[in-house]
Amino acid sequence: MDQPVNTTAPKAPGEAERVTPMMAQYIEIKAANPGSLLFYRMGDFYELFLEDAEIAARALGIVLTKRGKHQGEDIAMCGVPVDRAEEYLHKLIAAGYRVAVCEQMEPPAEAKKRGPKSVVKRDVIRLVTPGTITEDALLDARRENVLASLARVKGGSCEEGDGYVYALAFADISTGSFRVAETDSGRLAADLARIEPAELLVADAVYEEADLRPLWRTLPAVTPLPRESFDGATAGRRIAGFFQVATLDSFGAFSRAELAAAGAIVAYIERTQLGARPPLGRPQREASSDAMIIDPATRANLEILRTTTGDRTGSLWAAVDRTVTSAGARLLARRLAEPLTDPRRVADRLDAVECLVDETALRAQLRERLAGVPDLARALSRVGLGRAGPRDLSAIGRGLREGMAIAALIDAAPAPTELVAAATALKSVDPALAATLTAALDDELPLNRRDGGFIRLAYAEELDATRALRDESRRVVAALERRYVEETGVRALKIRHNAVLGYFVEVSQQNADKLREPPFDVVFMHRQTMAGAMRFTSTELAELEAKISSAGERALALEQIIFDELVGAVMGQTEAIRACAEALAVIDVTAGLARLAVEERHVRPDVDDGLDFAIEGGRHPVVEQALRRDGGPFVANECDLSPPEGARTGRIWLVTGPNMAGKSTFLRQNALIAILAQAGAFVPATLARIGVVDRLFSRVGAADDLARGRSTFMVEMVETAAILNQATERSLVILDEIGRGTATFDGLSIAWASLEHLHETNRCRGLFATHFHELTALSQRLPRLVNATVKVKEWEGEVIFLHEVVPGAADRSYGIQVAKLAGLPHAVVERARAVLTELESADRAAPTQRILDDLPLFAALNRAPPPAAPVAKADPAAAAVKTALDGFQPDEMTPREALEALYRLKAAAKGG
Ligand SMILES: Nc1ncnc2c1ncn2[C@@H]1O[C@H](COP(=O)(O)OP(=O)(O)OP(=O)(O)O)[C@@H](O)[C@H]1O
Repeated sequence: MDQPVNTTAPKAPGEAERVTPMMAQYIEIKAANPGSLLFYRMGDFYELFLEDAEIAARALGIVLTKRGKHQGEDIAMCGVPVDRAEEYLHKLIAAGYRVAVCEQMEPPAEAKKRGPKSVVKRDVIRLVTPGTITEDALLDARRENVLASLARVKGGSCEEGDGYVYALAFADISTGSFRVAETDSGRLAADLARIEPAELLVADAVYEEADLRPLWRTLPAVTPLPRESFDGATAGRRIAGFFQVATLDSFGAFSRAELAAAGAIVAYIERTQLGARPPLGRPQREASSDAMIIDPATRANLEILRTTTGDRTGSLWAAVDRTVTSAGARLLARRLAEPLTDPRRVADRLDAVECLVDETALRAQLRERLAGVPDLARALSRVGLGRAGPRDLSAIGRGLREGMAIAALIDAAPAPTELVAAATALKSVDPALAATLTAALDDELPLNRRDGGFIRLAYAEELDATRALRDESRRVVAALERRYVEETGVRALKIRHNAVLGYFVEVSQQNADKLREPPFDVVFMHRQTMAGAMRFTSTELAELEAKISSAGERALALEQIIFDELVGAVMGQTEAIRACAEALAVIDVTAGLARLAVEERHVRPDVDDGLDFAIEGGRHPVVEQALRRDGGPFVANECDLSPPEGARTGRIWLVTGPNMAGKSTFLRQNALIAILAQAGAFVPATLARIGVVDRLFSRVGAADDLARGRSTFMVEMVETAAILNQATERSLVILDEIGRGTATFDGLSIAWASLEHLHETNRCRGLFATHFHELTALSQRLPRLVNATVKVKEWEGEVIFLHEVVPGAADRSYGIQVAKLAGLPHAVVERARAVLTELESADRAAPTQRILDDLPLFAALNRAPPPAAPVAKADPAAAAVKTALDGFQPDEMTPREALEALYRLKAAAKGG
């Protein structure tokens, strides 16, 4: 590394090669923090140098300048003012960078004492990474900010898949939540999509794994760490150390992988926070079956937390969010992201919502109180990390006070378990803490503790006296002046102040002698003689001066001491305060969902262990609200996928209907109703009975995944394969137009075979929308397949969408009418009509030019015979098939007759 230059050396290097001591310090600190941009504190700025400066200037759109030379090259530099640093940090973190914040560890005067060339001591006090931010300015109030880690260990209890056991640990440092769960290679993507980490930690080797690389690209930030960070053997000790306990026994049993994952999080927090310990809760273990499994594609398709374009507006979350606190909004998002699978827990949540639906006055009172509740969890986290300001302490005080008032409201009502538990948590904090915080902290508060002036008058006597001295310095000096005038009889005596002498007594030359004679010569000491005036000081004045000048500093210091005491008092009740914050969020979510239910006429769903799925008067929560804004009514629809009489497993509805009729809306609304119900919310329907859904699958629409090098059709098939391989009897499968992305026959065949597989093998509940009307014939053979169609009316060549789902099958797609509605040029629409008429009549009149679209079944058979055993020459079944075939007149047949003929063929082939 470059050394500071020795300026006394006989042959000093030229300017070009000089490395200033400051630069040497910079380079050393930078080298110790690889992978981060270095914010190097210089006075009122954080400066960035060299490559960092170029990166930051580009990312932040700030000016890049030069500052001297390093090894002959200009040193690129840019800077951000300290008081606006958060704003810039936010941009850099959002752009995926990490930042090491390097502070001056001593005042410059201190450095000067060591010699004129000494550099101020500096050190990195914090690494800011996407998963470890805690400042409000850097965080989205309504979103959790999750730091996750993925551990992988060989073997273990779950030997399926690739022979590894995976575990995820995930913590939100800004609120203190900390959870761990085992997972496996098959559901890893679904779990990550549920957790939505802002940053994921993985071991180097796992990071390099070719199979997993595509998964990393779906995450905002992935940080590879050396293997030691995931060392299972030392993890237990590390976690115990973090939580300052001797053993983890009281934390419950964790698997090796879970320990490794949790250990890695703890190690990373310690590394990035450099010793500061955020008030994390103890890791809570989750069973993998606790939540409905929803894979990333399904989440995206159903637009649960955000739309496909990434916006919150238009998502299910936005449509059902009536919370009034950011903690409530975060909890609601979490609940929607992981609907429960235990009907009892669902019922507990629903009981609470129902109570607040009925108790209108209580709901209103709670919501009014909650609106004034600050973000307790995030304030608490900053307190724990030593980053709190007076406003954070005050927020905690206010939150606790409101919490007690809210608990009293609940106690006075006939509340169900979940609300009673929340009220109990609210009362678990010592009320003296809230009282102390209120008594200590002023109403108007500065942002930083260093600014002072936040402790209320009459809270601390010594502080009051000190402040009085500081503020009343003039009055005190004036009083002394009056006394000196009286005592000496010199009416022109003045006490003045200047920067050189500080405070002094000034009299005219004529009066000066009086002060130099007894008895005053022992009181006044001569300081300075001026033309016409003489200046003195006195012990009293010097003491007063010392007091006055230090009073400001002392008041500030006293405030810092009180601040630290208050922090200590808060930290003493971390667990209770966090419980209180969680309880407030639960009450907010519950009251919000109750309000939603009332506003939007949602009903309580009946969620049980069965396999029913019966919805009456079902609506799409997002489309319904959007239509209302446009003044249109939403047509409610029923859906019954419950097992039919005598069957053990549920039904599949095959939904046909013209384009734009509302098929996708219908499919999605039923999936969303399942999510809402199991999240513990009322649902947009008049009646809903749902046997818990273990996994929800949805394949809706098609989009390229160019990042992964997959075409539209490939994406469709990968997603369909996942569904056919994983759906169980308990699952709900929503398939919208599969097979659309390829040639008609291939598409139809795939849709056909998939539908059969879902019905026969997966035996799941499902909704299958298609434009392949041929599939409707399958309902004759598949007992649990029900045909449904979305009604339209034709009127003077136009199509009117009724959006009503009724039993039966559609006969045509009205594609051209929809194309016309979409504004296709008139000439194209007319031409299309002509071509369609031509094709339809050609189909009837000229069999050899058969238009394959309408007879895909036969075509599929002709092209690709089923992989049955080759027909032996002497096979009687083959002869029967041939005879039957000879009797067919394909050109005379309707699709329905053709299908029936096909069944006859199959029967003949079987020898039936
Ligand atoms: N139940 C309903 N009540 C009122 N309007 C509805 C309803 N369902 C759908 N719509 C309206 O119809 C539009 C089209 O619906 P949707 O996309 O579900 O049709 P689709 O049948 O899936 O069409 P395509 O086959 O072209 O994909 C929606 O944007 C919505 O505005």
